[in-house]
Amino acid sequence: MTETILDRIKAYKLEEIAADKQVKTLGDVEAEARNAPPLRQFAEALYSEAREGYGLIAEIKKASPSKGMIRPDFNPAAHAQAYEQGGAACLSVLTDTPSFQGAKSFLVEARAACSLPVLRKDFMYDPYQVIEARALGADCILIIMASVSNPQAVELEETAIEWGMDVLIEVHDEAELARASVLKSPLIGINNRNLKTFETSLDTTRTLSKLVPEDRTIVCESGLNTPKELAEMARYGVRSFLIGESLMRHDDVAAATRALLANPLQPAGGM
Ligand SMILES: O=P(O)(O)OC[C@@H](O)[C@@H](O)c1c[nH]c2ccccc12
Repeated sequence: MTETILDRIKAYKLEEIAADKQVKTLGDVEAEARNAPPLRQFAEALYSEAREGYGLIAEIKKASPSKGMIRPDFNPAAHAQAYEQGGAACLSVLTDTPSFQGAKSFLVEARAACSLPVLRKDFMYDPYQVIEARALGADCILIIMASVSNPQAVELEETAIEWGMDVLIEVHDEAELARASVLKSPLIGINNRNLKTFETSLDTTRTLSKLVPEDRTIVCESGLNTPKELAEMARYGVRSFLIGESLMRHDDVAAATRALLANPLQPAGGM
C-alpha cells in the first residue's frame, strides 16, 4: 500500500503526542482544561448566522503543504479581529506545525483577541489532544474520518462532549460519510480537497451534500473563493463554509470577509 500524506502526518503526530505527554501528563492537561476560558457556543454561532446569511468558519492559516507560505506577515490576533469585523461566525486555527506552520499559541492569541468561538484545526488521534484543545481555549475539535478508525472517532467525540466542546466531522467520500453518520455531532464537514492530489473540486460537495441526513448541518470546506461559489453551494442547501487561503491572501482580511458574505442567497424555505 502506498503511503499517503495522512499516513505521514499520523506518524509524526503520534511521536509528538508521546513527547508532549512526557512534558505534561494527562492530569496536568485536565487541570489546565478545567481552568480554561469559558466555552463559546460554536455550533450555535454557526446556525444563527447561516439562518439568514452564511455561517463562516474563517481559518487562520499561515501556510499549507500544497501552497507553501500563504501569509508572510502572519499575526493571529490581528487576523482574528479582522475576521470578526468582517462577519465570520467562528474561527478555525491551525495548530499543526510540520505541515501548516501552525502553533498551539496561535489559537490562544487568536481567541483572546476576539469573541468568536474557535475550532482547533489539527489531526486528532488521542483524547489527550482533545483535552489539550480545551486547555488552549478551543470550543470545537475536528475529527477527520479519513485518518481515524470508527472506535477512535467515537472516543474522540465522547471526550469532546464530556468537555462541552462541539465536533466537526470531516468527510471526503460516501464511505466516510456513512461512517460519520453513526457519530452524534450534527456538524458534517465536506472537504473538497482530494488528499492524494491536493486539488479541490466543489463537485465533492455537489455529490455528497445530497446524501447527508436532513438533521445534520453541512460545512463546505476548502477551495472556496467567490460569492458566486458560495451562492451555488447554497442552492444545494449548504449555508456554512470553512475558508482559509482565499481570505488570508488579502491585505485587508476584514474587507475581503465582508465582501464574501455581503449578498447571501436567500434561503428558500426558511432553512
Ligand atoms: O484554505 P482553504 O482552501 O479555504 O481550506 C480551508 C480548510 O478547509 C482546510 O485548511 C482544511 C480542511 N480540512 C483540513 C484538515 C487538516 C488541515 C487543513 C484542512
